[in-house]
Amino acid sequence: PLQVAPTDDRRIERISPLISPALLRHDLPCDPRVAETVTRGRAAVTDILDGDDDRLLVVVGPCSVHDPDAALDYAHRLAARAEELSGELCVVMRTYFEKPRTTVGWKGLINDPGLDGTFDVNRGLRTARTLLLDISALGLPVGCEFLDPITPQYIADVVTWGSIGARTAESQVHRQLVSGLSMPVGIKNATDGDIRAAIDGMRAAAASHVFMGVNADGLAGLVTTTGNPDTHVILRGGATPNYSAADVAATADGLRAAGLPERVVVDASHGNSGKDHVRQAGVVAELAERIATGERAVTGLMMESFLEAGRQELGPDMVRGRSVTDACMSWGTTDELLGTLADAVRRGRR
Ligand SMILES: C[C@@H](OP(=O)(O)O)C(=O)O
Ligand SMILES: [Mn+2]
Repeated sequence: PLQVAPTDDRRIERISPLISPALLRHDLPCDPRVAETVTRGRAAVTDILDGDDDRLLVVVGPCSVHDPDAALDYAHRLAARAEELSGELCVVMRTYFEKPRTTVGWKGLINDPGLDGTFDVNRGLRTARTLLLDISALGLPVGCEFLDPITPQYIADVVTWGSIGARTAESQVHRQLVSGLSMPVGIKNATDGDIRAAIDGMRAAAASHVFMGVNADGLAGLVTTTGNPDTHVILRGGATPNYSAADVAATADGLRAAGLPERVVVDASHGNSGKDHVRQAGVVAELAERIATGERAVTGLMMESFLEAGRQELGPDMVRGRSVTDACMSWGTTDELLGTLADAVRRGRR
């Protein structure tokens, strides 16, 4: 005879208590100083994307945050440099807490803050929000990739610029999410280099959507969004790089054909440099030269950068300030390239 057992939760081991967004935000509020940084940063990014501000958007920082102290150390250096170059560059620090893995691996500081498979997400959320508040309090805007659809409820009020990664650019869940986010959002092209995913993503995200989510108390809720027009493409390469002047022009053509603003941010890392931090510096230098000689479609750059160059595996004897995911340029190299980019903006203005 057929054994009829319960049909639900056949592969759920357990569901554990999780802090609610309201409680975390009550414990770690967004104070006026932080709110001012976020508001000013979001307006600046939107003005740059709309062509009302001729500065260059530069989203720069580690591929992932695994050590909040080292990330804050980096933020102090970047905040000072960003202030010096604020006439030419609008700098946003990459503070990525959620890592999309091609298969399996460490998924970021929110999912596993102990870097040890203990998955203390309550601690991860608290650590991530604390770091976002501390960096923003320096006057330095922050940017995150959004991956898990309920993460924004915990941190988005402190985020100036968001991104949707190459692996989720085609996901309806993520396009719906963007349509309700309060900040400008960049959408990466697909991992094979297809820019259609990003352009269609912008169009989907610009529309109003109704979908199931969770409210501030963590209860299921029906979310209705207004649509987010503050989006842009991020060219991050694919099987081959896609940052050439021809690629940028083709992307601008695709945007224009879709009735979208022709604004492109180039990610100098990932598929555009083969995740090689030395090649990444070369990509940035080439883009700076093109910006200096009048290429207008490139309104921003993304660079993966940390204190120490390269990458390392997670483990007991890690070097402080070195990425545990994609290879990053060192702070020294980044500091120089920020100066090069500011010079390029000045030259492009003449
Ligand atoms: C996740 C990665 O981006 P992509 O989605 O382009 O691989 C990154 O920005 O670190
Ligand atoms: Mn990366």
